Amino acid sequence: MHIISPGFDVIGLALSMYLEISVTTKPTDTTTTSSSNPLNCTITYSGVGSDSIDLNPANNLITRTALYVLRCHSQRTFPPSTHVHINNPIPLGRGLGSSGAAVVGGVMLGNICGNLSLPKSRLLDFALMVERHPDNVAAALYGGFVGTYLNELNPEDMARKEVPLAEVLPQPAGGEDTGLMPPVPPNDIGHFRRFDWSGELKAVAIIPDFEVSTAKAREVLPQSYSRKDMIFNLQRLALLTTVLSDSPPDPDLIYSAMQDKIHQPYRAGLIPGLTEILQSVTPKSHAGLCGICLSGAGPTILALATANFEKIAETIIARFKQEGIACDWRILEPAEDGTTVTEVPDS
Ligand SMILES: Nc1ncnc2c1ncn2[C@@H]1O[C@H](COP(=O)(O)OP(=O)(O)O)[C@@H](O)[C@H]1O
Ligand SMILES: N[C@@H](CCOP(=O)(O)O)C(=O)O
Repeated sequence: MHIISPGFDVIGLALSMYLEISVTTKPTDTTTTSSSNPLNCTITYSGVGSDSIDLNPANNLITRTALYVLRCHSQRTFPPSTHVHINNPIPLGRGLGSSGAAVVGGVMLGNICGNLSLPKSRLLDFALMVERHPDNVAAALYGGFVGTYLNELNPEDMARKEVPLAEVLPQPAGGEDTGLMPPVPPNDIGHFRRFDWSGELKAVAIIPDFEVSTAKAREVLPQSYSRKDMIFNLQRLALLTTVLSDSPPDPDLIYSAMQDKIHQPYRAGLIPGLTEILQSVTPKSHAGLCGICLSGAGPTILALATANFEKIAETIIARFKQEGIACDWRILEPAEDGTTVTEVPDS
């Protein structure tokens, strides 16, 4: 997925990179016993970041989120002999929403393993308890280009705006079950609407080979903003939600509606070359370019364009190279379907 400035924490775009989770409850490993595997779950993983993803189901973000959903429904473990295979092509810590996708995948996994039949609207509540960025999770769950908001929180919930997983799913070291009931999400925490997306616009993602953790990229943001900067963003955001559906797209209008003053300038210190890239790659310098922004919390750059995708990517890659940073790049399209479930009958 990802986010389009100036819609920080508000608008999200699901893009065509798909986290796949396969689950079977058939015995796949005869050496797995309930005593060595108290959560009844084994994980295998393929894709990016396989050296860093924790395959202990008590720690892995996907299975831990699934356990949160299960425990809120009085199911302490996965069904016997659950095997979860994760195939993840979404680079980690690059602002492409790997954690949002993992959390949404986790709530769906809990829904299926527990036979809970929760609707997506309720799964959104659970996902927002773990990752409180509605732009990310609503786009991953529902697909497409979405606008979102969270309910106003009471003072107690406000104090825990970034709800750590440890609080949502209490768990001592070692993963043994405390028997504690985690906090069940209130109903309808988040709200969203889908906007139309111009058929001509594609997203060129330029992905630097270093990570910026979302938590770190939020720590550098100020606690409050000037009225001038807030009005600057709100004025552009109001137009942006509509101009991205125009056919044909208007490059100058999109480019100016994608300017931001509330997150990108502050994150520039974490991403060498960011300010210059955002200022120098324009519809005038690159025909076909319509807009450019940080993807999520970065460091990925997202260029929205109708043509010249390779040329645009080459320019940005060359600028990062001057900073000693190598990049990968992809042409992505909106993913309209959101999270889907396919049942494969026993063979
Ligand atoms: N498929 C996955 N399985 C397990 N954990 C994941 C997965 N994808 C992401 N994560 C966790 O999320 C972290 C990245 O989250 P974050 O810093 O928010 O960056 P991003 O911009 O990629 O969402 C990873 O380091 C990992 O701990
Ligand atoms: N709106 C959030 C989005 C974070 O997304 P991620 O993919 O970087 O985790 C923000 O900009 O902090």
